[in-house]
Amino acid sequence: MDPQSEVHVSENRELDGSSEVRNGNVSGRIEAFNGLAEGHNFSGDLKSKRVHYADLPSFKISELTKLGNLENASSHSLFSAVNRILDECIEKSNQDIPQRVASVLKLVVQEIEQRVSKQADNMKKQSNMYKSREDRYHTKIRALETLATGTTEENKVVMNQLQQMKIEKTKIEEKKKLEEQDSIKLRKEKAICENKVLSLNEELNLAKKSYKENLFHLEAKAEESKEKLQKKILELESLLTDSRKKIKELEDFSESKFVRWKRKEQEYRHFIDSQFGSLQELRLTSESIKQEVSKINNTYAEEFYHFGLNLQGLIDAAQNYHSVLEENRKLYNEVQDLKGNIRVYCRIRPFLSGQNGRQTTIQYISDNGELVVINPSKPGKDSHRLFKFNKVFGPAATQEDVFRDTQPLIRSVLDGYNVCIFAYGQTGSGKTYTMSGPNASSVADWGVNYRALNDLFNISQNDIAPLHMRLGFKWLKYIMNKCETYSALTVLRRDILSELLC
Ligand SMILES: Nc1ncnc2c1ncn2[C@@H]1O[C@H](COP(=O)(O)OP(=O)(O)OP(=O)(O)O)[C@@H](O)[C@H]1O
Repeated sequence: MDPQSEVHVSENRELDGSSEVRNGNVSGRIEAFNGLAEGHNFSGDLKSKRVHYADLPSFKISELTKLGNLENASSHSLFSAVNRILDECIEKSNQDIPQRVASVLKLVVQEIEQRVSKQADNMKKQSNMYKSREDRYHTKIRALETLATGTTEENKVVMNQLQQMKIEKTKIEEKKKLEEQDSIKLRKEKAICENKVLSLNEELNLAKKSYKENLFHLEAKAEESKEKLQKKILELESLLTDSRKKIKELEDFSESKFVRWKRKEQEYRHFIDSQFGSLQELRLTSESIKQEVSKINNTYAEEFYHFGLNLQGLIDAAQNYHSVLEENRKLYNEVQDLKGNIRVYCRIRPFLSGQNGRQTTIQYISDNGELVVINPSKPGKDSHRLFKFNKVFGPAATQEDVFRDTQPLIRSVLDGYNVCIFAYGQTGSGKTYTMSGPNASSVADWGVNYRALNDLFNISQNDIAPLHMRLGFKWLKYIMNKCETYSALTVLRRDILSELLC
């Protein structure tokens, strides 16, 4: 095999189906294209292959130089022609390349360039084609992959279905077993039922027999009763005729009664009408009475309202009164405190009936409680002595005067204070006279004790009549004993007094 045919074979393998493939031209094209594609210098290639292509005869070169033959020449022959021309120029040692050779070289180079460019275009097209084919193959591969995945999923689904089918099959088999057991049971029950049916049929036959016998007896009885009923019907018919006669009589009687009732009804109607008229009158009068009552009620309500207002005023006044009274009491006790809790009074007894000729030692009694006493037996200043009291009662002072001054202290018992009044003095100076009085039965002669208790009870009872007039003197005495009143001493204890006063 020559080198050209070898190149031809390899060309056919690489460019499958290419329209550019021609016998005898392929090797030169490919080499030229390869040289361009790999970026080698074209002139360098020519030098390296000069020996190889220097086998073209000179007459062939002249043929090639004719226009139109370059296109039909192979690349190999073109390269050898160029080499030949160059070798001839070197052999002739002629530095200047003739015009004819230069034009031939130019044409050869142009042709080679055109071929190379065509080759490049073809290669581009083929590479595009390959790319498109590659893309198609890729898409096909993907489709196949998806198909493969789809088939695996389907396989899984089918396997699952198969599993379920197997499970269902086992279930159905179990059911079948159960049904077979049931059918065996049912067969047994059927046999039992058939036995029962047979026994029931026997019973039914017996019952039929007894029923027939009973029916026969009943028919006989029915005939008997029929005869009896016919007899009874005859009796009832006779009774019916009798009753019809009676009804007629009753109808006559009721008609006469109806007439009488009608008359009475008319009379009652007249009576009811008259009663209704009087009822109407009564209603009218009751209406007027109601109106009057409502008027009276209204006036009563108004009066009651005013009364309530007045009462409220009175309640307010009473409350105010009590508050004022309370305030007064407080003030009163404060005044008593200011005056002093211990008070000393002096009372001068007048001469008794048997002491008329005697000389008094009292020289002066002032209103502010000063008392001057003379003692003529003592000389100088010692003959006059000044005494000071809360108050000095002269010989003319009455029981009432003495009590009036002690009364405020006594009244403070009612506000919770303990009070003690006592008389001090020599025998016969008048202590009993002042505290109790010469005669208890005489109100004017009452001493401080009686007067104090009487005053306290009067206040506590809040009554106009004095206590001794209501309770009597004996009762007053009893109270006085309870209150520890002595001839010259009165102890007014608030606990005892509060008990007694209640
Ligand atoms: N103010 C007076 N006015 C008139 N008579 C009085 C007065 N005070 C005392 N008498 C009379 O003086 C007398 C002596 O009085 P009284 O008995 O009261 O004294 P007394 O202090 O109680 O004596 P004694 O300590 O002995 O009991 C009595 O007869 C009494 O009536």
